[in-house]
Amino acid sequence: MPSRPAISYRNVTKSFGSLRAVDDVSLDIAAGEFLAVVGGSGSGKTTLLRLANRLIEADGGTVTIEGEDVQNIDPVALRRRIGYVFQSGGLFPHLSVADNIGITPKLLGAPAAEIAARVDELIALMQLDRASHRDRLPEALSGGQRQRVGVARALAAKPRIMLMDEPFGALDPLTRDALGEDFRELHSKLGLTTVMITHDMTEAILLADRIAVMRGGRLLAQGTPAELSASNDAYVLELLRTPRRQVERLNALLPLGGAA
Ligand SMILES: Nc1ncnc2c1ncn2[C@@H]1O[C@H](COP(=O)(O)OP(=O)(O)OP(=O)(O)O)[C@@H](O)[C@H]1O
Repeated sequence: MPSRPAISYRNVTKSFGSLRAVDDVSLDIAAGEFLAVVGGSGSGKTTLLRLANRLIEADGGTVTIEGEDVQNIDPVALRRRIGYVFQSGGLFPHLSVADNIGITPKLLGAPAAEIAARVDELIALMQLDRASHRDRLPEALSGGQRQRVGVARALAAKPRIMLMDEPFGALDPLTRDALGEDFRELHSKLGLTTVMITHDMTEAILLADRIAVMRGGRLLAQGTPAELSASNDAYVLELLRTPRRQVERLNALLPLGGAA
């Protein structure tokens, strides 16, 4: 028997007024899987993600986490089980790096020495520099460093599931590549289940096991990149063609044997 999904959406719907932000979506995310959710602005990606940790409540359908209906889990307890990384990092500006990372264990009542040890462990895991970063405020960090702190904070309560809303979207391409690869490694090492929203199909193909494509609140397609390329949906095919088209344009513009 296949193991139960880490996250399961069954005919899930969410409207804001007359707008159906998520429209009858059914989707399973297997334990240990890395799923990328792609789609245009306003297609319902963030709403879909936040239905899983009850930052948004569904109007219809069921969302389950490790077999449990989220409606039966206290929202605060649920959010401890699920790490959440915001696009902007979402760090508390008045707290140091260490205090940002340690906030959840602190709220859970962990002893100070245990929190300090966990913070140091996460600083090392996210390849931040303990001596120079630990006591800094977020404003004194680069965008990439802030996102590393955001990931560390989301991991502090040792969640098995990570939800990431365009975590690397605002970064320069080199930092973005490095952070994406580092996180993919961490995902495997820690045995996480990850759902990551991205606008970038290249990032989705390079990092994820499977890709879900949203449009107008509907789940248009889901599958591995190879499975998606067999789709008969014109929008899905267009999204998949974009990375290759970019490579072809780059190949035409950059001389062979050059920096590429
Ligand atoms: N709290 C809200 N109140 C009213 N409308 C909302 C609310 N949250 C989202 N929406 C609308 O629901 C639709 C889906 O929004 P959502 O943020 O899920 O899309 P998205 O695919 O994540 O977009 P983006 O890529 O721009 O972040 C949009 O039309 C948005 O304006």
